[in-house]
Amino acid sequence: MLEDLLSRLDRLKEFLTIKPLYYDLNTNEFVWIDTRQLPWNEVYIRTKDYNRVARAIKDMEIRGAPAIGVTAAFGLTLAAVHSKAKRAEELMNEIKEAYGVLAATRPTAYNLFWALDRTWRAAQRAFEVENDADAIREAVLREAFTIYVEDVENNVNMGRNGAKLIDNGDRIVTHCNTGSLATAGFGTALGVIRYAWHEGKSIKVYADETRPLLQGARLTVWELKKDGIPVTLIVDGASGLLFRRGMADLAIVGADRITLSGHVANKIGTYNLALAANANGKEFYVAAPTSTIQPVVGEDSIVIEERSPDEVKTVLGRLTITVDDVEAWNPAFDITPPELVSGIITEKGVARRPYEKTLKEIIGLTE
Ligand SMILES: CSC[C@H]1O[C@H](OP(=O)(O)O)[C@H](O)[C@@H]1O
Repeated sequence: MLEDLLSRLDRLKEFLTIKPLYYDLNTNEFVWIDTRQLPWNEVYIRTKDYNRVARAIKDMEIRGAPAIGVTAAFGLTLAAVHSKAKRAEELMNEIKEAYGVLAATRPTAYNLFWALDRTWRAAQRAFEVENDADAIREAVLREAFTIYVEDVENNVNMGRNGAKLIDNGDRIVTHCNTGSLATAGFGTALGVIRYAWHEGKSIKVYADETRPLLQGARLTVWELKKDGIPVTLIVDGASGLLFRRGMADLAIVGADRITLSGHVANKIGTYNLALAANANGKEFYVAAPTSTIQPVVGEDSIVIEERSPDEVKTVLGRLTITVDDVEAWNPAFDITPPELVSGIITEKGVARRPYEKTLKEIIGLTE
């Protein structure tokens, strides 16, 4: 049933140096690396319970927009495959319940809703055509596995498209983690950097530590060191000086949601990095699969997740760094306006301003 997808995945294995998550077809379990324990411990967790998958997204064991989407699709798969329902309608009700649980995990990454909708539609098609519970189970598994394989394929194509924008000797600033650990494998912005490196371009990376959860210090540095790519860790506030002193040539970041007008939601601190790059005449690129693009204009549809103030008041919950009774505000994302975005790198090509025209062309939305 999945032989074609397994063969496509096998052709990608050179790019899957880090396998952050996967579906175990022998045990019908979903398996993932707990990114909260990196870089100290590489711990894989496996489950048959979609509620456990939802908790992994909410608690950021699994994080990164494309990874969240793929994970949610496999969450629906677990609900379908392990359901005891015999009647198709009963099974559809159980899948719908799982959809609601997974959709409520985190509000910003568009990939989550895109993947849930796509997988739900596959279940609906099987329900309407075959009205058979096992056919629905097979359809859901196949759709989730397709989303998984496509994500890796898209990342490699995005890497190829974006690497054309990188010159030999470039010094690249990046924010948060956009590598294998944020996707089904290879990465988005880090995939572009990986691809340029493997093409033989001599580059170096400045990785923003990315307060408060330090995805840059913990995950991006760990990934780049594993690949042997030169990386220097900086605090988030250092990128302005880096650009002003001429020590960096461009910035490449990921995205959690992009609208057709080119408004980009990404990890908090991204807007500041965009301002620093633009203020010093340097390019600021965003790399994301088209599954991150929400087909609406403007920024009103973008919900910025606000997480616990404790994440700001501590270092990873271990060391309190401020006065106990101080208020803290912890938006997990910010929004970069299109006028600061030099280009949006996708698996289908690089979109330039005016984004409402070029992004519609890239996602196949005709006027
Ligand atoms: C490949 S996009 C990853 C994207 O997701 C991150 O957010 P989080 O770690 O909270 O899931 C960050 O915004 C990255 O750019």
